[in-house]
Amino acid sequence: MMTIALSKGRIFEETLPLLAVAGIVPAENPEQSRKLIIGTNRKEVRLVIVRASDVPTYVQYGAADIGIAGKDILLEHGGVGLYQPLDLAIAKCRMSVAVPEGFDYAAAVKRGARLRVATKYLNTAREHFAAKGVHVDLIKLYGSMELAPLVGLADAIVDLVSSGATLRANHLLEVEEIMQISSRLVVNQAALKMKRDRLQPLIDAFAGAIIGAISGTTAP
Ligand SMILES: Nc1ncnc2c1ncn2[C@@H]1O[C@H](COP(=O)(O)OP(=O)(O)OP(=O)(O)O)[C@@H](O)[C@H]1O
Ligand SMILES: O=P(O)(O)OC[C@H]1O[C@H](OP(=O)(O)OP(=O)(O)O)[C@H](O)[C@@H]1O
Repeated sequence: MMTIALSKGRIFEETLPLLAVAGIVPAENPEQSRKLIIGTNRKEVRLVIVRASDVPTYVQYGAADIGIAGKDILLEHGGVGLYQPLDLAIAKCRMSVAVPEGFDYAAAVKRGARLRVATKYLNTAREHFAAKGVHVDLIKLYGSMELAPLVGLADAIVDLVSSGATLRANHLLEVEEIMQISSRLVVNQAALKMKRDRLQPLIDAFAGAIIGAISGTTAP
């Protein structure tokens, strides 16, 4: 049996074309099913549906052989026990610092102010501000970071931005890009040794799908 850990939503949707290139078609869509283990057209391949933040943990401990997780999530997890052979170039966005309109972030940094920053991404935020020499108190949140500055919980946030629509809707401005984000294939290091005959063809098919996508010959 080969077990693939995926989160529902954008990762699942954007992984479907890659799975198709590998000849794998899920039996159900997790959006329409409450099932957490989903079979596929190949009896030896199954999907487990977990929170995006939990994908690296399932793969690290071998509960899944392989999974797909955002760079944002992998940096927080630390990558222990994971082999990361491929950047899949899906679920692309960026991680940025944002502040309320009217807050002069550059001036606050220049005068050495201590900033309260709300984020789900403590490790990445800590490293970013340490490298810039900005003093911060980090406040851990699990979602809807955009709310924090609006109600006085924080001066700034570190969050993911794609179209910028969420920031605009909440009168926030992106003031600093920390890094570009995309999702990666993660493989349990022990499973790669024990099940290489089954895992390598899947890794190769995903790699081919990315090259095909870049050259315009294959989905996605
Ligand atoms: N607006 C976006 N556009 C493109 N990619 C995104 C966007 N937001 C998040 N991502 C990427 O997709 C991944 C999965 O996002 P998703 O919203 O499904 O999970 P989440 O809600 O962030 O995580 P969890 O459910 O564990 O709290 C993120 O880890 C990130 O890499
Ligand atoms: O720049 P935009 O295109 O508006 O995208 C940015 C939003 O996308 C993500 O949230 P998501 O839609 O995944 O919601 P959730 O993670 O809070 O469930 C992220 O946390 C931002 O809030």
